[in-house]
Amino acid sequence: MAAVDWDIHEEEEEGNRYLPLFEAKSAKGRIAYWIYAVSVYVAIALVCFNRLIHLLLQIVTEEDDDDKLMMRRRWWCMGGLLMAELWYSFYYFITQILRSNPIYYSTLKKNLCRRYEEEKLLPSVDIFVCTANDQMEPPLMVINTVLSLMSYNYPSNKLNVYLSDDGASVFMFYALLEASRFSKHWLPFCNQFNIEPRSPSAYFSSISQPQPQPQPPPPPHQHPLLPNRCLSIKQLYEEMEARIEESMKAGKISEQVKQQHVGFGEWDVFTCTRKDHQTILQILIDGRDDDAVDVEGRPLPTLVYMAREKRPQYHHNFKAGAMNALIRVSSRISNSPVILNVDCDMYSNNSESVEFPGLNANGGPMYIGTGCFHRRDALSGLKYDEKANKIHDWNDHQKHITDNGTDGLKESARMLEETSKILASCTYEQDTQWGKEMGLKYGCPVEDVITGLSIQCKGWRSAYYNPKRKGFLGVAPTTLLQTLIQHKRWAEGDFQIFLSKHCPFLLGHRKIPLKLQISYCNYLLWAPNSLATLFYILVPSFCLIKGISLFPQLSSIWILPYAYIITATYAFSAAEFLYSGSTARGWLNDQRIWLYKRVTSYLFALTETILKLLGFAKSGFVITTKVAEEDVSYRYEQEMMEFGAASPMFKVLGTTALFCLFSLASVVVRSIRDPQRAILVVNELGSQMILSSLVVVINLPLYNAMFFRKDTGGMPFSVTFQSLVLASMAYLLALY
Ligand SMILES: O=c1ccn([C@@H]2O[C@H](COP(=O)(O)OP(=O)(O)O[C@H]3O[C@H](CO)[C@@H](O)[C@H](O)[C@H]3O)[C@@H](O)[C@H]2O)c(=O)[nH]1
Ligand SMILES: [Mn+2]
Repeated sequence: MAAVDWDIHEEEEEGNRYLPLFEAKSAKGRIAYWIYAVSVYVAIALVCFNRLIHLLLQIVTEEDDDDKLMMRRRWWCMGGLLMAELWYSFYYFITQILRSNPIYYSTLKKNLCRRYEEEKLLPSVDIFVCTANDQMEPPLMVINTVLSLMSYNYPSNKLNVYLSDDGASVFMFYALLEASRFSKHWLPFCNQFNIEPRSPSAYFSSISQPQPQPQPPPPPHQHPLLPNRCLSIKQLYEEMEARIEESMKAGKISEQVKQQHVGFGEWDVFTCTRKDHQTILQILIDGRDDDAVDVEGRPLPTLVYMAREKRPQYHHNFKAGAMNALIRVSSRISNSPVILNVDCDMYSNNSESVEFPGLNANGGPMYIGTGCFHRRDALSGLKYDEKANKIHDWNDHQKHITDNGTDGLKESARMLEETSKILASCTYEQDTQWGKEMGLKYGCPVEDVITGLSIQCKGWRSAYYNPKRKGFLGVAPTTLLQTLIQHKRWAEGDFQIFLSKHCPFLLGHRKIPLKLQISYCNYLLWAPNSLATLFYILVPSFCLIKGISLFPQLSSIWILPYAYIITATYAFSAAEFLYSGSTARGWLNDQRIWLYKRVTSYLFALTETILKLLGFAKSGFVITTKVAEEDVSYRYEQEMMEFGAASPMFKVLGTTALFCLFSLASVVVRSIRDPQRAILVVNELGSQMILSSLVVVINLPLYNAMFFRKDTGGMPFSVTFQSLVLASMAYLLALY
């Protein structure tokens, strides 16, 4: 989330209509935080100052010939370290701007009820779920997300859920069809018993958690019918689950099932493959239809399946392309003024959070692609216009839809499908502003961030709302490699934005506050961070082998700022981590991943961005797997790192880790051999040895994975071997 620092006020007019819908509060303990931040800054300044003095002094002192080469090397290494230190102090400054004044929002639901006394005045919401691959994103997970969204505690006839399937998978379609039927039971169940969360699988696993006591009495507020109804609905769910899994296992949809819906016919077309197919658009539940009701006769939300047209000769622009097709198709079908966008793994965990569409809120958090509410106008690329946005009737938007039918007759769902399909075709966007000025932007691996920035530059504001009961829960990568690849995509996209004309300082100049422009850079500059970190790790190790000292002696007072920075920042981050409910081991792993990301993801992102700029590489989007093998999940639960893949990223990690180990070992061995000089060496090179030891400690699981682990999560032999060869070569090179 980016910093939010604008004034918050909302007019009170026309009695209840403009009562505020939310409150904003600044975080507590600001002063203590600032004391900490400034003290670290002073220490960083001292470090840089000390280094600068050293560099200058060395220029004026003459050395004899023997030492000359050594001293020259030392000077250059020190100069590099100074650059890295300056970079980090700059980056630290950006981070402090970002963290300068966190604001927490809370919603005032009572006012919402008063403002919209009549339900029919509430805005309707279009919910977009994106999926792209039925193997990495299992249909069952996707429909759980869909069901959780359909069962929001909001008038059902005001909800429209769209699933975009870039994988054009018949199994996904089948699962959604099953979900549409199951929702007739699930929605009334959620309503009657007011359960949370409303993703069936998350709910069932939450109630089947082993109870601490043998037979706990039911909570007093629990409905007496709940246990029975729960059993029967769980059975329904499990039957559905079995049917879906069976069909996936069989690899085809049975004839009997195919007869249940005309939509299956779309997959019978000869050329229908994942990358080459016509638009498939099926309205599975038509909210306008009086017969679309649940088992208790209440209306159901509209539910639509869409696989936009794909042809090999047209670039599909990944998720941004899918979102833009959804924006257009939904404008024809429901045209709600508010849009909620979630990834297919992000189920709604809080059925009330839909009541806060972040409408008039302010500030600057970024659009992060999932769990974000938008005004349709903002997402479509319109500028914010105060007059036009004093909304008095949210339902104005939809008037043209109801007027669509000829002679006031409602268009049938089939007709609507046919007329909307064209909006999702490959050619629709040709010679239009879609992907540029309209909708989500194309050509960037983080379409969300770049789109969000341009929305803010058009005068819209955003707010971050983090209720006690989390609004959405999703699947984070469970293996190290997936995390690294995901971060590479993000770092690459972010840095690409920084280097483009969408750089916040250019695009945002005079449009968004300077503070917000700077805050964006905290993310956009991830990639170049890699250079400073790599330098700081490799060069001191290299000099350790050579016996060149780069830091103040251990007995010098100048060592104190270094010691302070390390202890203060580590203590702060550990405290922050533990406070947010994680374990110490989790924190340690996080420090490791911090380093690994910088040495691999960011480095790869940096190189790829440069290659792309030079025209040697193209944008891609590697989807994150949302499923894990059983043993992988088990190791994840145990907080064990997962290596088990022959990735170039691991070779880089392995090589740097081994190189640091070799260099540390070499000084230790040298000191043991020559005990008389040992004290001298330790005083001279002590801080460097501490730095190397830190790196070695951080890398312990890596050595373990390379040489000791026997399970499939260990490092593949080929990676270990190549890293050994490379690190030894580097070591020998440093020696001579
Ligand atoms: O061609 C594609 C590729 C991806 N997706 C969907 O995009 C979403 C995000 O993909 P995922 O692999 O889960 O990536 P993450 O890194 O977890 O996603 C984050 O980062 C992305 C930008 O890099 C944003 O698009 C996402 O919304 C944001 O949650 C998923 O629902 C995918 O199904 C598509 O619809 N079409
Ligand atoms: Mn994801």
